[in-house]
Amino acid sequence: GRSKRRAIPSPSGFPLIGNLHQLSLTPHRSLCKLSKKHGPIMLLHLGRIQTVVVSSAELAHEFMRIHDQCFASRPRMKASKFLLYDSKDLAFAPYGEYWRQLKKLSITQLLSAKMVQSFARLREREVAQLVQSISSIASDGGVFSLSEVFNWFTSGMVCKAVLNYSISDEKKKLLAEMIHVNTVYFVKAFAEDYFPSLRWMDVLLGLEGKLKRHHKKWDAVLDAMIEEHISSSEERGSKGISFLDVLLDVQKKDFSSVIHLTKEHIKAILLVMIAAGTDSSFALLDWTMVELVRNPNLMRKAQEEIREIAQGEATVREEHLSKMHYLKAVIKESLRLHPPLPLLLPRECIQDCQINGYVIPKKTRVLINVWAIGRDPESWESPEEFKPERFLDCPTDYNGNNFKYLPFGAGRRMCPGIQFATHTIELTLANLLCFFDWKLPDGLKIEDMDMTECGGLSCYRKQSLELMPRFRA
Ligand code: HEM
Repeated sequence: GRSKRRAIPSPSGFPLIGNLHQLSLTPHRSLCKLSKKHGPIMLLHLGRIQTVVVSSAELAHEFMRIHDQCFASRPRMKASKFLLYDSKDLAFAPYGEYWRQLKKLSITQLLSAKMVQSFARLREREVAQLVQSISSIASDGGVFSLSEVFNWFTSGMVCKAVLNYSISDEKKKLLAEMIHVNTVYFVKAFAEDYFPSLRWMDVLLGLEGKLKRHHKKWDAVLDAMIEEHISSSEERGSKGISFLDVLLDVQKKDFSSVIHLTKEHIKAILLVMIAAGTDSSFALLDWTMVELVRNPNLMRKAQEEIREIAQGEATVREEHLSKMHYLKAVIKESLRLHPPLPLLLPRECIQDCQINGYVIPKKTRVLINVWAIGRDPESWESPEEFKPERFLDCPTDYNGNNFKYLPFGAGRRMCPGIQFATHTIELTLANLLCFFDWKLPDGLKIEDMDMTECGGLSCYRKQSLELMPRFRA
């Protein structure tokens, strides 16, 4: 039948810059507030870019299930042009054959359940090392920044899986730092992104120069990584083929393979795999420990479960995890309140599309506010409270089928790293909670913990988490 067309509600903005000024450093919060007033679908005029913001489970279902194919592309942004070799990576590549083949390759060679299973011993070794280094801090009675440790630990873990050997601690720290800078560039408003004729402003303000210098730094690190990999391949022999080996192999066989990879492709793919694997996992580990420190009863409950299951063991191993239902509920609750990518990654509409009578024109940018959806009182009881119990005996999962809970997104562009991430995070937290008791430094109280978030594509807590571990034999 003929459905009536409606105009999408839109907060009134200033002319020219439109609604750009209404975004803050924590856009998920300002957009959530705007949606309370204008409704679960809003149209913002960000310069020349029409952006639709979705803030309800029902509409997320329309965009990412019913009409998923229409919204399976990504916008071309200045940051992806400069940092990702013009979007040659998996996360920012436009929807199409290259993206499809690269995704298939990444899943079969790195991220599938089977591959993730094959990294079990590697994960256990990395986590055991982490426990050991925290033990030596604990025996000195010291305070340390767990956030800092989480940051390089996660970059080390993903590099180990991608390269099949460990990188030095300095390199882990350097990568973690550079990844953090990336996420800021991806939300920083470059004038050119919004007004193509205003590139001179980026140049004048020095933003473009900074972006270029950051790219040069990455480029050198990636070149060195590939160089080192090739030169050490002989001594590594054929045992333990890594994801990077597979990429280099595809590069060599360009005629027979379905995708054609140049060195730039490989660098873009590496960069994003390492960054995606580091950044959100770090944020999730950090937020989860923060919530547990703020809720000592829940921390104790999680520790009791873990310690009972791993009783008498020198480390918690992968096979123990399936029984740790409370720990899993804690992680799920942490993902609900603090989704590491609160607006997912931006989507772009591939062709004109009609949803609930609203016409969404081709090229419209779409942001799904999963942060707001996870705190929607329509879907969640006392949504602001950290209550892992809500996930016990409850089928709600993060597999992209429950649209009130989407920390990994849904549909074609959903995160392909879920297995990788959840195995790493569960094993790490299980070990840290099993072997240590965690206290705030003397004189600090829970009320002193500052929950302010800091901006970027991904959302961290601004304050670093400083704790005093006590080894528990
Ligand atoms: C707690 C950890 C993680 C969270 C919360 C997370 C979340 C997300 C989200 C929300 C997206 C965007 C989905 C969308 O647009 O609908 C995404 C994309 C992606 N993630 Fe993750 N992720 C995590 C860990 C990982 C890990 C460990 C890897 C790889 C080692 C990874 C690789 C990717 C890639 C490659 C994409 C782009 C997919 C595409 O555009 O086709 N992620 N992730």
